[in-house]
Amino acid sequence: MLPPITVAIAYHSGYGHTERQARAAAGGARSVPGVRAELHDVTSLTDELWTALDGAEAIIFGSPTYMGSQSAAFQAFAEASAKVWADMGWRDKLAAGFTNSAGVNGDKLNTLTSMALLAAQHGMTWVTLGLPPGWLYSADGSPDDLNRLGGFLGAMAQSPSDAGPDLAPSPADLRTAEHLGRRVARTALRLASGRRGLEGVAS
Ligand SMILES: Cc1cc2nc3c(=O)[nH]c(=O)nc-3n(C[C@H](O)[C@H](O)[C@H](O)COP(=O)(O)O)c2cc1C
Repeated sequence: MLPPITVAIAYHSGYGHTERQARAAAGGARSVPGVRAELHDVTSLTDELWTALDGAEAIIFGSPTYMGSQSAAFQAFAEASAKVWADMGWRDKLAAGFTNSAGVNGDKLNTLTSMALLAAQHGMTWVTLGLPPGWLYSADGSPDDLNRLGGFLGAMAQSPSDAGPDLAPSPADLRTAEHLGRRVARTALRLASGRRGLEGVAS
């Protein structure tokens, strides 16, 4: 039996909507036996944050889309991670991402692309969403479909600009984030088991 592995969710949320997505992703990760999920608000760049991320098997990045990209607070975290990058501290960890914004499109893809590039710079392995597009992709689609916003790189969510975080993102978008958390957790577990197996063969 493997000791539990950790999936960390490193996120920023200005007004609470992206935080709901983060909590959904954590719930998905936690639903996989043998996986712990940790939520880390990256607004505070503390030693505890870097230590926790260092100990995680996978890091899921989360940010609202502001002015077509990651929020300034998330970007500050990304830039501060250059210290970890200098030692390739996150190399071979898994990474994934989610974002939320007011527009149905809202240029969310640019935010996910920035997160994937951040992961690539760190030498991490990016986990995609792994779902077919829902809703408008087919004539009989529904706004309740999983992956209703049709992303591939990560989980997307939409929150009307005048709806509070108690009302948005929609249940479908939260289930999509939950799916991403579960998928990352399962992939991380497979990777950790394989590594332990190889260590057993080598010893
Ligand atoms: C400074 C700022 C810039 C924004 N830029 C965008 C944008 O480019 N595209 C979009 O669809 N929504 C944009 N929005 C709306 C937010 O993405 C939306 O309100 C989101 O739910 C906020 O998430 P949060 O509560 O986690 O901060 C912007 C909001 C702010 C405050």
